[in-house]
Amino acid sequence: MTNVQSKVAQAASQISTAGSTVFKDIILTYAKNAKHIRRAVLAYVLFSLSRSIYRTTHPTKKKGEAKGEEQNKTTNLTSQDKMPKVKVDMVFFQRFLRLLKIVIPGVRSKEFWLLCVHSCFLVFRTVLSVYIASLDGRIVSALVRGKGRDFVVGIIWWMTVAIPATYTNSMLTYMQSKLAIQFRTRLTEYIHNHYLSDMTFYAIGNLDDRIKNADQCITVDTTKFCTSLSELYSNLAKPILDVFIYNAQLSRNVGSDSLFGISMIIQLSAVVLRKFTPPFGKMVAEEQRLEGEYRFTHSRVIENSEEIALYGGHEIERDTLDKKYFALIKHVNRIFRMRIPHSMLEDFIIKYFWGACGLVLCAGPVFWPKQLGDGKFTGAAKDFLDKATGEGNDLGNRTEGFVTNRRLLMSSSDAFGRIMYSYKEISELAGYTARVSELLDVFADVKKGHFAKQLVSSAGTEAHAEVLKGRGNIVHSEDIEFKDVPIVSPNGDVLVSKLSFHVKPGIHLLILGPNGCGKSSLFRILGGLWPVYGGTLYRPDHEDIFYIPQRPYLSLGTLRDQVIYPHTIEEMHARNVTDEDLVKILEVVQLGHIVEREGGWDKEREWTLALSGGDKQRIAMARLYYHRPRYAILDECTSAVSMDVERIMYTHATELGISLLTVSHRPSLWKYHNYVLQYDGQGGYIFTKLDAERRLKLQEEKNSIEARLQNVPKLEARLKELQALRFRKT
Ligand SMILES: Nc1ncnc2c1ncn2[C@@H]1O[C@H](COP(=O)(O)OP(=O)(O)OP(=O)(O)O)[C@@H](O)[C@H]1O
Repeated sequence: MTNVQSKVAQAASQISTAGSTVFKDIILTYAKNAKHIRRAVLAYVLFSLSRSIYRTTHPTKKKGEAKGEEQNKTTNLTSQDKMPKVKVDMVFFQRFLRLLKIVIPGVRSKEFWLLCVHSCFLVFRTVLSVYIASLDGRIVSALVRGKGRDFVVGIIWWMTVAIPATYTNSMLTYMQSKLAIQFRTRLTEYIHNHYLSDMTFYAIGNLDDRIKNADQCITVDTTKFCTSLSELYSNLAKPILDVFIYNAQLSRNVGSDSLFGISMIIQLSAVVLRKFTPPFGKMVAEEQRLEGEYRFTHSRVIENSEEIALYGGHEIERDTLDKKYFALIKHVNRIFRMRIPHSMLEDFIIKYFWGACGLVLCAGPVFWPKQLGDGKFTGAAKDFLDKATGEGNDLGNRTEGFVTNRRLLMSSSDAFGRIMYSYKEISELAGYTARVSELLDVFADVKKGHFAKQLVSSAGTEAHAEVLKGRGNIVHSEDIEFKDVPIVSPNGDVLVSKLSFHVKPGIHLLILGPNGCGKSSLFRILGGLWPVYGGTLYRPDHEDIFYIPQRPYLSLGTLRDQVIYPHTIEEMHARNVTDEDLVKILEVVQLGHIVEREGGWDKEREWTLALSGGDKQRIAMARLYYHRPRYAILDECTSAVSMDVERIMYTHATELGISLLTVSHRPSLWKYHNYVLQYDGQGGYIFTKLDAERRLKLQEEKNSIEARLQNVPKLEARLKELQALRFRKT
């Protein structure tokens, strides 16, 4: 066995990790045969490189860390405040693969072909680089030799090569951006499909605590993930390819011993870098979370600008914004500060230390040909040695050899450098991967009805815990019926343990009770927003129930869109409804003039700001008349209109045959209903027929007695005064 053979065999025998045995076998097999020694060295270099990158990005656990992780698993993941585990480990690879399948759905997909074209450009650029290295050598050699013709030919070639080289570089940048946008489109489509189905968008914000700013995740984190992924591909694929090609070239030029030396140096540097690498992945995920919170605070100010302005709350809002902003900036500054020493170390090792090593490597055969045993060099290595030492050649040859190999060495060390730098990008990608994957996990969970939310204290009682464990049935029916259905808030608060009532066409139900007793919650359960924890809920299709809240929702779009929401104009035409019909509907709610006032049906505006509170409620009622559902849920939806308009709104709705389920504290509405569901606020309720007239009379009598009773203490006090006066001496 030669010296090099035994060195490689010795190094390979030290490979002991379970997953590396395949590598070990390959290297040992090659090392046994002197003919394949170069392959053995290359295999070892590759193995060392991949192991270095893996170790750098996957630091070994410190004492006690593993125990801490185990404990984390047992605690409930209830909030994003607890940072998700972000490391480049198996979890990352699993998550990454899942996202990769979404952004590259198959070999027939556009993304796959873009990736192939991109890879072709990468290979082409590396081939060009090798060619340019040798051309460089030839030009300098011609210059040193004083051969003008060779020099001119060299320059012409140089300029010719520049055309495909610059085109390749531009195309690489273009392909990278194109890939990023293509990945983003795929991922966004996937997320939108899941987010806007099965009311996931509602459940994420209201029933589950894990994702605080879904908008930030969907808009910013997905973009960053896709950009980072496409950049990483370019930044990793090219240097890996370069390492293959340059090393093959170098091993021929400088011999296997020297290459073995390089691998040792890389190993050592990787160990040092690993020791001083901060957890960038975790930091990036935290930065995104803080960014999301800051953005969300700004959206709140915009959303509630009127209320804040009227309260004069700008100072306190500014304080909140400042707090969120400085929390973010403090974190970002910390990352910047940590990057200074780390980048210094990285630059020192990768650019300067490796550069110096490369030059020493180049100089080896020149200064110590005998010690390095030039006898064993053959073929290209011998050529290089001859050129380098000048044996049998002139200065021109020596210069050509040096320039070519120096360029190759520089490119090779640059490629190694970029691979080493990319671990930082990988750990940043891990941060984005964690954020996007968590969003998808929560989507999947809430679709299955699994929610993670901080529960209120009352959920601790045994009876309540029992209620929370159960799940009820939902049965399709023409009528609405609750049979022993508990009313439970997302916090786990059981507001009513078993609610039963029945509404069919012709019944108009009034729902009464103190604040917070669960009146609106009933509709959330009926609408499928909150889970049914027990009993049986009979309900018709979604289209048969129409909901009008106190603050009606106005969409982005035309005036027409506001009246027909959530229908489109095509659906409106399919129903044979014209703009004239819509005007008639608006006239019922005394809003016919609005079409002209706002500039026609097709006018687009920010309707939330353009319309008054009463206008909005009237538009919402017009919407109800357009849709003509079987049932309408009216949740304090006439609080901003006059009694006259309210009367018209209610009578028209009943004339259209719509059954009304109303929540209102206004006694003026009682007369439009024939049943009442009254909560007592203590978990009890009654469901009975409503004789509105009698109830109103009783209410009036009660009010007058209460008014008279208010005077009783005053009268009693006066009586006492009078009695005292009677016994006083005059
Ligand atoms: N999205 C939510 N997440 C957690 N708890 C909620 C949510 N929505 C409502 N709750 C809680 O559920 C309870 C019942 O709320 P609900 O809106 O049904 O009250 P209400 O009877 O309609 O009151 P009001 O007359 O004031 O409108 C309240 O304690 C409220 O805090």
